[in-house]
Order: sequence, then structure tokens, then C-alpha cells
Amino acid sequence: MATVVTITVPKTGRQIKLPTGLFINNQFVASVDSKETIECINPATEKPICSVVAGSAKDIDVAVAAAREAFNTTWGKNVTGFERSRLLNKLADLMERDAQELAELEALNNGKPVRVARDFDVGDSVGCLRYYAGWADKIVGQTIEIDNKTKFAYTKHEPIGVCGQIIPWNYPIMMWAWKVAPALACGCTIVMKPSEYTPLTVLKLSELIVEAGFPPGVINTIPSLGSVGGAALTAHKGVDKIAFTGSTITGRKIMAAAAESNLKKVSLELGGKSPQLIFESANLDQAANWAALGILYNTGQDCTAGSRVYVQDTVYDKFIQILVIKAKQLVIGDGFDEATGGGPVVSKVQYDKIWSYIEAGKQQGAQCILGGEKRSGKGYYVDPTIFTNITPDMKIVQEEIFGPVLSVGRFSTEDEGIKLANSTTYGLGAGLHSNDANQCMRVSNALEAGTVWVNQYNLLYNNVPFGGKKQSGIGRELGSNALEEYTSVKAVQWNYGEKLDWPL
Ligand SMILES: NC(=O)C1=CN([C@@H]2O[C@H](COP(=O)(O)OP(=O)(O)OC[C@H]3O[C@@H](n4cnc5c(N)ncnc54)[C@H](O)[C@@H]3O)[C@@H](O)[C@H]2O)C=CC1
Ligand code: BAL
Repeated sequence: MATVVTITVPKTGRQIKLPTGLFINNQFVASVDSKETIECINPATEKPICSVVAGSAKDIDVAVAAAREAFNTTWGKNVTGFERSRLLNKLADLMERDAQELAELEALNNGKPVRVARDFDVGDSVGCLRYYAGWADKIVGQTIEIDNKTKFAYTKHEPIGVCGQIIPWNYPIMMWAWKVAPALACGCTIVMKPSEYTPLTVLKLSELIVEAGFPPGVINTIPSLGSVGGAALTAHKGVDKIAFTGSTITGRKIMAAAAESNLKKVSLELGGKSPQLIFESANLDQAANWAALGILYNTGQDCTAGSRVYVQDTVYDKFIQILVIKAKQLVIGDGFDEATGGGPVVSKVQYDKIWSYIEAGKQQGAQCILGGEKRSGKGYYVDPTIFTNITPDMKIVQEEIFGPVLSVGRFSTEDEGIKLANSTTYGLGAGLHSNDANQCMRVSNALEAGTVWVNQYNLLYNNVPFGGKKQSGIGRELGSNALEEYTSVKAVQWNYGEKLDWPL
């Protein structure tokens, strides 16, 4: 198959040349043993965009060997923090230069609006690369006095080695940046496996890696099915660490494969069923804005989607009225129109999954007060859908839907609200809206989540750590905490005088 295709973006007419091979040692290559391809579909039209090479387990071996060679020679402990910083900044500049093209490609492959992809996904990713470029020459250890006379120790935060990074389809560019930036800043090398649904922008970014000047083998990219390339990468004995974002079910498999192979370090950013509590003192108009953003941003395909909202009963009716108005205001449609706020969901699989939950909600007796009807025509569109009259045992209340489907319940006391919010196996995000500062402090302490948003929701910053509690994950991305995921602490204990009397 061709190793470069030209994609014409339907609405803008832009011609994008895209390499479709596996990216190993700074070159786009064919699979060593497979003729399999991945067909990429435009979710807005349901039409194919192009096909890319699907990597095999043997291709993962080749990529891991390339990453190991780079780690031992041009990268790892052989490259200065200043140089890592320079290259990361250069990569950020190139992404910024190509922001519109990357956003159009992301919109084609994922469905999200171009404006959102350009201003948030690419914009925040550029910021992420620059943030970790800033850290690359500031990774420092400690000096530890031992007896103040003849001995001391110092610690070195060494790059952990070859990292397998497996990312999902909901934020292809941003999840790429969250993973590669801290790994490169710490001196690790990478074998990246993008989602089989959205490999296109990650391949485009691979071109920028060459242009930025990264040595061959530092970052390798293998589009592949999860059960093939993902499984091979996780079970590989030459991989020192796996960083994963995706479903909890796949997270479990990854942890098991890591345990059974070489006990590689694992960080997991998994699913959620995140709650928002609306208290009677809250600014209801603002709380409704944040609740709408929480469930509708990225068409609900967000690990932190605020998919359960609980409202204090004294303001319940008023809040619902406002929320429905807000949800109706979001324009869902053509992602190439700058006014569009939400696009289709990513795939037929995801579309069918969301509709099966909407049907389950109706069957189990929840009341659908907005949406819940399919559109006619092409495209995997799901309109904002709100359920009330929910009970804790319903599937729509318990399980991650990953679509624009919100369950709204009510509570009377603060304790009851907290109990409802925490009644899930997940613990990724949570929100609370109240104008009582003491209440904000009490409730934020009580909510079981890696991130609690107070009087806001779903905003993430490159310098603030992000990750989950309970079954939402292990480890942290973003902030200085992410550096710990990619370094191994070595303690060097130094004796400059003590004599050992032997035998003991
Ligand atoms: N936390 C998050 O941000 C995400 C959560 N999800 C949740 O997962 C559900 C299913 O979506 P999927 O795309 O099927 O998620 P998934 O967890 O299977 O896919 C995520 C990544 O893992 C890879 N993968 C799949 N099986 C693997 C394996 N055995 N070993 C190693 N890697 C493997 C995939 O190829 C992809 O790159 C969604 O409906 C949503 O609820 C999906 C994507 C992102
Ligand atoms: N909300 C950003 C991370 C994610 O959905 O995976």
C-alpha cells in the first residue's frame, strides 16, 4: 500500500499529505510481516478517509529495539536536559505552526469541531510540550547527610527507560502530548500506540518529530489494534514502563500483562462516572453552565464527563429548567463550521453503545426530559440527552456511557449528596457548586476523586496533576507529579572515611 496519501479536507479544500506507514527510527516503513491495514472513517459522514498500516507484534519488537538503541546511545543518560528542552520547545513551535492543519485532520478522523481541536486540543498540547520543556533541565535529586562525618548519600532521578504509551481516540493529539512530553523531558524513549480509530494526527505529528531534530528511535509510532500491538507492547520484556489511557477493562488487562511479563511500571488513566453536586446556595445559572460543559464537552467522550448531577431538592425544579435551556443552546453538527460546539461521536461502535444506554435508561424507568431520539441522515450524532427520576441501581447511573447522556438526581442534606456522589467504583473527577465556603471545604474533602472542581468543572491545566482514585486509575499525569512516572530514583551512598571492622 502507499506510504503517503493525500487527503482533501472536504470543507476547506486543504490538501494534507499523510504518511501511512509505521514510524520507526524516524522513517515511515511497512510492517515486517503483515499486510493488515486500519481503515479510518470520518464519523460525520461515515465515509472512509484513508487506510494506514496496522502494526503486528513483530513490528512492536522492531520499534522496542529501536527505542532501546536510542536510549543507550543518543538519548537516555547521554543527552543533556538543555538539549531535551530545546527539542521539546522546537516540537511545540512546529505544532503551533501547523495548528490549523492538525485541527482539520483531527476533526476529520475524530469528529470534534475544528475550532475546539485547534484552540483547545492543539493549543493545550503545545502548552504541555512547553511546560515539560521547562522541566527537562530541572530534574534534580537530594543530598542526604548520613552521619555528618564520613558518609552521605545523593539521589539521581534517572530516566526509567523504554516507555510503551497507549492512547485512546477521544483526545488523540492531547493524549499524545500528555504522554510524550514528560517522558521526553525525563530522557525516556517511546513506542507509542495510538487508537486504531484515530491514528492520523499521531502519524502527522511523527513527521514533526523528524523536523524538530529528535534522533532516530527516540519516538516510534505503531498504529495497531489493541489486541495485537497494544497487547504485545504491554507484555514486552524490553519495555520498562507502560502509560495507558482508556477503559477500565483494558486497564486491568494491562496491569495483568505487566505483572506476568517483567513487572514493568504502569500508570493508568481510566474511566469515570463523575458526579457534580449543586447546593441551594449556588449561582444556579453558572452551575448549569458548568454542568452542561461537564457532560457535553467533546460530546461526552471524556474520562471526566460529569455524567451524574445531584441537585439539592429546594432548587431542583429551577435548576432543571435552566439546565435544559443551556443544553439546547449547544450547536452540535458540522465540525467545519466555527460556530459548532460539538460533533458526532467517534465511531459506530461508540454510537451503538450510547444508544443502548439510552434505551436501558428508558426501560429501567428513568424519565428522558431532553433528547433520546435518533437523528435521521448520516453521521454518528447523538443530541444532548438528560434523564431524571433516576435510582442508584440503574445502568445509566452506574456505568460509564462516554456520550452526551446525563443522569440528574436529587438530595436533601449535604451528607446525602456526598453519599450519592461517592456511590461508584470510580473516582476520577467530581464537582460541587455552593456559595458557602465552609461547605465547599467540607464537601471537597469528602468527595472521593482525583480532581475536585469547586464552582467550575472539567478545566485542566498542564501544571496541575491529573489522575484517578479507586478504579479510575493509578499514577498522575500533568504537573511535576508526572515526572515521577518516568523516572527511577537511584540512591548513591558514599563512604569517604568509615572503616568496617570485620567480622561483625
Ligand atoms: N479514560 C478515557 O479517557 C477513555 C475511556 N474509554 C472508555 O472505554 C470504552 C471503550 O472504548 P475503547 O476504545 O474500546 O477503549 P480501550 O480501552 O479498549 O482502548 C484504548 C486504547 O487501548 C488499546 N487497547 C485495547 N485493548 C488492548 C489490550 N488488550 N492491550 C493493550 N492495549 C489495548 C486500544 O487500541 C486503544 O489504543 C469507551 O466507551 C469508554 O467508556 C475509551 C477511551 C478513552
Ligand atoms: N479529559 C481529558 C482526559 C481524557 O478524557 O482522557
